[in-house]
Amino acid sequence: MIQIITNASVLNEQGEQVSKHIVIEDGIIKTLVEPDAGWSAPEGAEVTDAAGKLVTPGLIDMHVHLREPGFEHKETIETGSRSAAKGGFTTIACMPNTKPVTDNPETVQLVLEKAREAGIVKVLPYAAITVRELGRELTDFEALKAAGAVGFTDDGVGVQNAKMMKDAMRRAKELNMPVIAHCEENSLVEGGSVTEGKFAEQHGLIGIPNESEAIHVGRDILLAEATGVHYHVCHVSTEQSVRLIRQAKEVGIHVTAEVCPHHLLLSDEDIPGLDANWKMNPPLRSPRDVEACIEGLLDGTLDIIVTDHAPHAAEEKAKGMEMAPFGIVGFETAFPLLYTKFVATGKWDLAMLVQRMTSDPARVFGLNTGRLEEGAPADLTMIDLETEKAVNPEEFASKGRNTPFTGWKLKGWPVKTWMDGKVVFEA
Ligand SMILES: NC(=O)N[C@@H](CC(=O)O)C(=O)O
Ligand SMILES: [Zn+2]
Ligand SMILES: [Zn+2]
Repeated sequence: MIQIITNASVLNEQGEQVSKHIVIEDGIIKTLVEPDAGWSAPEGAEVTDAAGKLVTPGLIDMHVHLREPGFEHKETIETGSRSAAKGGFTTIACMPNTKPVTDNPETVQLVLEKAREAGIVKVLPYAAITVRELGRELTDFEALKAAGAVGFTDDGVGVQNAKMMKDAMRRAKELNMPVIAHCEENSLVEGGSVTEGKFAEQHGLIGIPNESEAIHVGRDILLAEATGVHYHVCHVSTEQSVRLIRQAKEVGIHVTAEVCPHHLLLSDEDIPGLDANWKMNPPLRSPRDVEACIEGLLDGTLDIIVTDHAPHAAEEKAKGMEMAPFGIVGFETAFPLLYTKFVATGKWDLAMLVQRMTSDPARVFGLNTGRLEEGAPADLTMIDLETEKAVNPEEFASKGRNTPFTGWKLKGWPVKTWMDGKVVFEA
């Protein structure tokens, strides 16, 4: 079947917006045609007029929680996939902190099977580093890779033991697989629900210090140097972590890193009160940390943007700042937030934002997508850069409503998403 997206505004190699017709055949981008070349759509083609809209490669999110199996009241692979497609994502990598933990080949296969059944976005499962993410015993990396896992991580908790992490990196290196780390030193965070700092002091809460994250980043960088593994740092939130990653890259250690929209947009000074929709791990840090993360993203120290989409039920989030689980949803607000606050304000290039959500994750993880060119899979997102709309969690496709961005007036809403040429979302 032939599909054509006409008059799409696409970013060229110089990062300028140029108008193209995108011709798709059997799920692959066949050609990009100049609109003024006296060209007309072949008969029977399915045409989408994209005049006035940006079309980008489908967005890629390498850090998400789909909650299935085990926590289907928070999200399922289907609802999470739908939420992703609505946010413009076509490829997502899901974390293994499910029930059971994705520490066995059967669960990897189950996730892949459910994702295929849903048929909405490409779901790449991560597998756990340690059995049940308990940090005691390594999982069977070889079997997990054979089942389809794309990397190893104990996201949700840090691997506390350095020897365990080093052994994991050695094995991952042998299999040419990345190790993805949630960096958190437990002995420094006990009882904390927000960052150490002003907000914690004002409300008498135990604070989570910056070094609880950066100590693991520093340790793991040294272990990555020793083992030669591809080491990827999850949800960087502190100035210290950015500094350590920058230095590691300078000396040629294979380290990459991700940052979330909320850590680029919010500090602990923005938290309005004891509302657990502002509680996530790592916590919102100081304005100085936010600045360091932005700088890190701009100079490439932080390679990619991820959402860490972490849906929780309303009853769970209603337990208050200290008792509620960590995490906020992310798919359906990520692009509009970053576009509105950084691109529309003239601070960032549109091309940089799009790269950090498409071609950069594809490069870092070796994925065959994330590019809008002949021969690439037709994973595409059409975005309305003009219409302003307030964030309304009631409209989310996700089961999760846990966002701190309710009511924010944003532009840059995805309006249509294609995965392998199939329309998977349309506003
Ligand atoms: N980020 C979060 O606040 N929560 C995540 C776990 C994690 O990403 O560490 C979750 O699973 O809910
Ligand atoms: Zn984490
Ligand atoms: Zn996570």
